[in-house]
Amino acid sequence: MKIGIIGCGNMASSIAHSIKQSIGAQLFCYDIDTDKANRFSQVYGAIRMNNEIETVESSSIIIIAVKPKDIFDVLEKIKDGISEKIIVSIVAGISISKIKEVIGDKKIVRVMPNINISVQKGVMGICFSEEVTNDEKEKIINLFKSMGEVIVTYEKYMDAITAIFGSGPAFVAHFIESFVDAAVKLGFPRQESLNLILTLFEGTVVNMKNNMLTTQQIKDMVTSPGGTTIEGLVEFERRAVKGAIIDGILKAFERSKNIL
Ligand SMILES: NC(=O)C1=CN([C@@H]2O[C@H](COP(=O)(O)OP(=O)(O)OC[C@H]3O[C@@H](n4cnc5c(N)ncnc54)[C@H](OP(=O)(O)O)[C@@H]3O)[C@@H](O)[C@H]2O)C=CC1
Ligand SMILES: O=C(O)[C@@H]1CCC=N1
Repeated sequence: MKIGIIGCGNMASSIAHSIKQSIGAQLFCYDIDTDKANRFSQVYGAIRMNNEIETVESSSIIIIAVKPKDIFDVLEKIKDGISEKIIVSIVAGISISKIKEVIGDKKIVRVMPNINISVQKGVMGICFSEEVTNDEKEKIINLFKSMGEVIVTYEKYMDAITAIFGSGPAFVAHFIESFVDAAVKLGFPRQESLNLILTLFEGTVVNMKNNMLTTQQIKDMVTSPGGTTIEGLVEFERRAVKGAIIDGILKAFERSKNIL
């Protein structure tokens, strides 16, 4: 499989890392910043191309991993070389119909991954334009399945997937940071606290998954009547922490709907 990547930033690196670990496809890459493209090429064994169109010509699947403001520029440059190739956009908030406005009725896949694909623990939404055949869909789904869990979905759900799973790692990191700050406030060193708190999060997740526990069951098991945990939970409720988190995710959802 020959995969071209246009834009060699954070997400492209996560994707390339995952592909290298799992299916080992031949990668071709291009970034407007030559130093970045060179580094990417060295780290992931990708062949560096001189421009967007060369990248398209060398590949059968082309992943566009530039910021939303840059995608239309890229599409303009590649539109004449696409033919039957598959264009995969991971760009937040840009619909298949917007992409078609520039390149026409081509084979287009929209994927919303998250950075956890670099450790094969991503959760990603995928939807297809009607030009993509069933065999091609299967190929793309298998490619992304090597990076984590795939939700094959309708495009109308992509903004929600962006807000929950695309942005999710940053939100989770924010919660972890709150625990670390609390530990530092209570006199523990930051780095040691971070490592232990990561085990706290991981342990809770593994416990819930392995024992099929709901959030309520975990809370019931931990919260002794009149004990310490209820004091913390009551304070979280008083400060509407859950409402603030939900509102934060809804803000991300609104932004995904109106990114440009
Ligand atoms: N980061 C994340 O967790 C996620 C991001 N996404 C989406 O992925 C896309 C990429 O995000 P991310 O990797 O974080 O962004 P980055 O800014 O890290 O990477 C984008 C790269 O593309 C380069 N670029 C800009 N224009 C062109 C061009 N015409 N041709 C080639 N390269 C170009 C940029 O260069 P320069 O910086 O010089 O402009 C930059 O190096 C975004 O659209 C985002 O919505 C989706 C899911 C999760
Ligand atoms: O913040 C962003 O816009 C991108 C999309 C999802 C995660 N990062």
